[in-house]
Amino acid sequence: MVTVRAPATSANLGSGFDVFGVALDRPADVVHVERADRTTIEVTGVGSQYIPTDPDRNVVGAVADALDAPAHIRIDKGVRPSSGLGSSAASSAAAALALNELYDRGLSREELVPVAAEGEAVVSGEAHADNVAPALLGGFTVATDEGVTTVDADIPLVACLPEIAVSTRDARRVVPDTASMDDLVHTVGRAATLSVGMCRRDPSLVGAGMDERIVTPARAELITGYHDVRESAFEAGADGVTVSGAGPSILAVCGERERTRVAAAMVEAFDEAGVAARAYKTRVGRGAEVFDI
Ligand SMILES: Nc1ncnc2c1ncn2[C@@H]1O[C@H](COP(=O)(O)OP(=O)(O)OP(=O)(O)O)[C@@H](O)[C@H]1O
Ligand SMILES: N[C@@H](CCO)C(=O)O
Repeated sequence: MVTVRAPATSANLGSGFDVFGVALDRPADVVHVERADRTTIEVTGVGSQYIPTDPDRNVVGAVADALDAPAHIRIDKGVRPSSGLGSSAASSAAAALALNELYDRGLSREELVPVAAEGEAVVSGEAHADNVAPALLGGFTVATDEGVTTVDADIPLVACLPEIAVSTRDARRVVPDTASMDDLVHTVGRAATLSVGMCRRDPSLVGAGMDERIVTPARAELITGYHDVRESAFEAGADGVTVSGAGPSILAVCGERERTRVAAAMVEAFDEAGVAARAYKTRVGRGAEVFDI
């Protein structure tokens, strides 16, 4: 048996739609795999009642197919599904790494990124890699058609998860088909600022680089209380606030000392909007870990 822990992730970071991602140091999924003649799946943990065990509908089934590695796969969910915290990606990444070990396939973590992205295609219709890349490699990742670049960043974060569900498939439907040249220039400037901030481990540059005018405003409409939560986080000292992945989680970047205040302000603002929420005080973390063979 092989056991792998793969972390939650936050994709996009505002200005890096479908490209940027970060691994979070918590929460995480734990996946156990054992060789079998055909793939079977068992799911426990947070939100497991909403997750199919049919290998054609669970992301790990697609990963097992891609690696030609049938197994009994047990998923202990720590990352709630439809959270914007890369729940499906955590399972996909963990399964890819675990099955690669179990069947001795010899693929590198970089080579496992497109394999794990096959799982994402099952749930959102597209094999985007911006969650599975940080879940496998850790740190801040830039995923493009050419491959993945990583930065071992260390930045404090707050991920605030409201008790509403937004599916990635639905959130992709509201993404505009076109953008003005002004908005593209603005996005490139912010994305470049954010990347420099990650390299310098500077929360204020990362925060300034999260601002984005094309995708985020459309998705904010799907999250009850978004504007108030964002404003409250800034008042509490956040350097930047945006939708985490496809939502509904909201991600804030801040200094170490502001983290507790920012987390409390975000939960309170959701509460005032009539939505229960929890906040993870977290930071950019490591990628998936094999911890028991
Ligand atoms: N192993 C799995 N873990 C989580 N969700 C799964 C899994 N397999 C299938 N799903 C389905 O995928 C959907 C959740 O994925 P989705 O991409 O919408 O959310 P997310 O991964 O939390 O979000 P994001 O990618 O925006 O961070 C749910 O419909 C869920 O039933
Ligand atoms: N980049 C993806 C991440 C969510 O899976 C999106 O925003 O739709």
